[in-house]
Amino acid sequence: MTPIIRHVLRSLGRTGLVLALTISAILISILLDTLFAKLLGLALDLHRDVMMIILIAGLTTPILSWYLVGLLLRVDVMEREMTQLASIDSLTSVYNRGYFYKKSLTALSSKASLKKSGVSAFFVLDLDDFKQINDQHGHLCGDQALVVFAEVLRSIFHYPNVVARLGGDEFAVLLCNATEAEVASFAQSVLDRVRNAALVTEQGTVNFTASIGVATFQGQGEQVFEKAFQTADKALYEVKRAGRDGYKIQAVDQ
Ligand SMILES: Nc1nc2c(ncn2[C@@H]2O[C@H](COP(=O)(O)OP(=O)(O)OP(=O)(O)O)[C@@H](O)[C@H]2O)c(=O)[nH]1
Repeated sequence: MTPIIRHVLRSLGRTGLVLALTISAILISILLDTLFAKLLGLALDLHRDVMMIILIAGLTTPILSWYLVGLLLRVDVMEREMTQLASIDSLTSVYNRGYFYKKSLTALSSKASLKKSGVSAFFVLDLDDFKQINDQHGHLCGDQALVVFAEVLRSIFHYPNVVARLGGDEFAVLLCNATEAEVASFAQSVLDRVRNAALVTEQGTVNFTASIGVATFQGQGEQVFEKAFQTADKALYEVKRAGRDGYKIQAVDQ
């Protein structure tokens, strides 16, 4: 479905669109009737013709368009569901890896992002000893930890920042137009919120922590983005090596 049709459909709704189509059909019919009468040199009985047109177009258009608009609405819902399935991680409801790249590249090249003077920051976030949570408390508890982690990220990073699950217990965030101090404060907030988020299990509560690697950079494009990913990954590795439950911010060597 084209974006224009989708926009009209969503803004007018079924009743509005049927009404608009019926009025348009009546007006167009009157216009054509007048035009043909003039072209063919026929005497125009406007009153009778208009009554006829209102009767025919006014009856047939709503019935036909009600059905057609209904079909279009169903297609619109299906398209929305398909887009969601293709872009959202089903467990945590944040973006999936593929959509994250696409969305991030768009966010970086947006006018608002290019105009401002701050830096962009690529966060790679990973739960600590997640395998142990799975092994000791079961995979359902592990899943719960992933959902809670995603909720923490979503509550800290709002639109237009992009939050995604890259796979397993690894998540990523693209933060646009932030100061260095804000980047550090966001990272610290994530660590604090995760540390305080206890999972409730039959054996009691389970606490967990996360490690974060952050790459700060300026500019846009796939190459810059790829470099930022590598830098953040390296920083994450260093945090893990240093004992976990921390963050490291590294500027991308540009
Ligand atoms: N419950 C659950 N576990 C998953 C899922 N996807 C991957 N895993 C598990 O996540 C674990 C990932 O562990 P790793 O990241 O390699 O290691 P870790 O134990 O977190 O250790 P560090 O990252 O070094 O702190 C593996 O045991 C996977 O089986 C999932 O969707 N649900």
